[in-house]
Amino acid sequence: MNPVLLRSSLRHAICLSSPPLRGIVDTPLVSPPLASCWRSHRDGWNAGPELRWGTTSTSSLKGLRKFKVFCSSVDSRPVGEQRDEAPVSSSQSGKEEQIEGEGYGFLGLGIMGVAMAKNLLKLGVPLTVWNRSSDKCAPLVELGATAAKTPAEVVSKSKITFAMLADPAVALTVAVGPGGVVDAITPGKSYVDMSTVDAETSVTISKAITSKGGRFLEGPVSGSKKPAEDGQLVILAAGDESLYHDVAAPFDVMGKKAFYLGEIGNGAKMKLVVNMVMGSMMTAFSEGLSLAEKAGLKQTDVLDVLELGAIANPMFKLKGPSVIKGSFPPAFPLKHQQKDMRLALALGDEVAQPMPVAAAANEVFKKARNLGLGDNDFSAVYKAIAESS
Ligand SMILES: NC(=O)C1=CN([C@@H]2O[C@H](COP(=O)(O)OP(=O)(O)OC[C@H]3O[C@@H](n4cnc5c(N)ncnc54)[C@H](OP(=O)(O)O)[C@@H]3O)[C@@H](O)[C@H]2O)C=CC1
Ligand SMILES: O=CCCC(=O)O
Repeated sequence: MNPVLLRSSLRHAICLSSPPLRGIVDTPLVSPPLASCWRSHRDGWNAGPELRWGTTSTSSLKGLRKFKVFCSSVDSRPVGEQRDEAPVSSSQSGKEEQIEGEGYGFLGLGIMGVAMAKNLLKLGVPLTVWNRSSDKCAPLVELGATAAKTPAEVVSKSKITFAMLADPAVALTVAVGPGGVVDAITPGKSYVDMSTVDAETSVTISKAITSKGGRFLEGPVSGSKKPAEDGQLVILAAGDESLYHDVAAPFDVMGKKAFYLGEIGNGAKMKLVVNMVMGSMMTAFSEGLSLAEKAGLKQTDVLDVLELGAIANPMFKLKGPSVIKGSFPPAFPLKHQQKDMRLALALGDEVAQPMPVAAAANEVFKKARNLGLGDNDFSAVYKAIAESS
């Protein structure tokens, strides 16, 4: 049986089985429809008040994602009305040609975008991509995507277009500039911007998209290059709730968890809060490592001690050894971390929240940028601290 059909049948069997199906279902990692079914039930998306969950869990096991399914009720709506439907692909429809305007699109193939777009291809849905530097489209084209010349061309070929762009100015240009997303938006088309921007930018883009009858969702992410490659991002979505439901399958292949945070701007704000904490932590961590060295301690001992205490965390564990080695290959470019500190501080201004720690950390990131470290990993802020006289 065609694997797509098999997955689809399995999903429908689980979603629609009555009496409810109880047990454990193993499904390949690239089985988004089932994943979506699982998630829609986990989150209660399709649930009437009668939907109740027992335990749910996921874990990786020999390349399989294991879903424990304890449905005590099921979505009884016709499949076509469920919210996890992906656009129709030629392979799913049995037609040889891509149905114009029915695929996914992706704009911005930087460190994050290329990994996220590769994961989208796992859905078996046609994918059209665009990047300012067109050479970055090549790895995706090799995997079956089509390259477009403008963001508008991507949107015209796609039902839902995703974006992962550098900053607010770029996100705005790509959305509303000439040849941009809005030029090709018509009713029925949707745009999901996953870039880290401020709430105001998101609201502006949302208004431009919706004024042409399209739907808009913001979906900035927590997690860096490796989680993006592994489809383990945390997605902070806000905006059009029906679109949030419609992108269940893409979010499942790109992320490990999606939050729906309500009105447009809330995703951007959440992301800035999280990255403000992260930037302040990285600065404090760097000061600690530098202080230790200057005080005659071994930096590796500092890592070992931190790892066993109350402030142990994945970031210190991951970045610590490379900081000590003086190696800063970019996973999260320092220029983007400084942009996020700047945007978080602006949010603080707006709501009159004093942020002395973040403000001090931002000064250090600015210094690091002035030292030419902007394209290094954000952990290179260590150099700005260690080399201070
Ligand atoms: N890296 C990370 O760990 C994470 C990053 N983010 C956020 O995701 C977004 C992308 O980050 P990341 O992939 O790391 O960054 P990169 O710098 O690797 O990629 C930036 C992307 O924006 C494009 N771009 C830059 N300037 C322009 C422009 N003037 N016009 C059109 N396109 C432009 C780049 O195109 P080109 O290739 O032509 O330069 C590239 O596609 C940022 O908002 C970042 O804050 C969020 C979570 C984690
Ligand atoms: O915006 C970048 C976040 C990086 C991370 O969450 O590890």
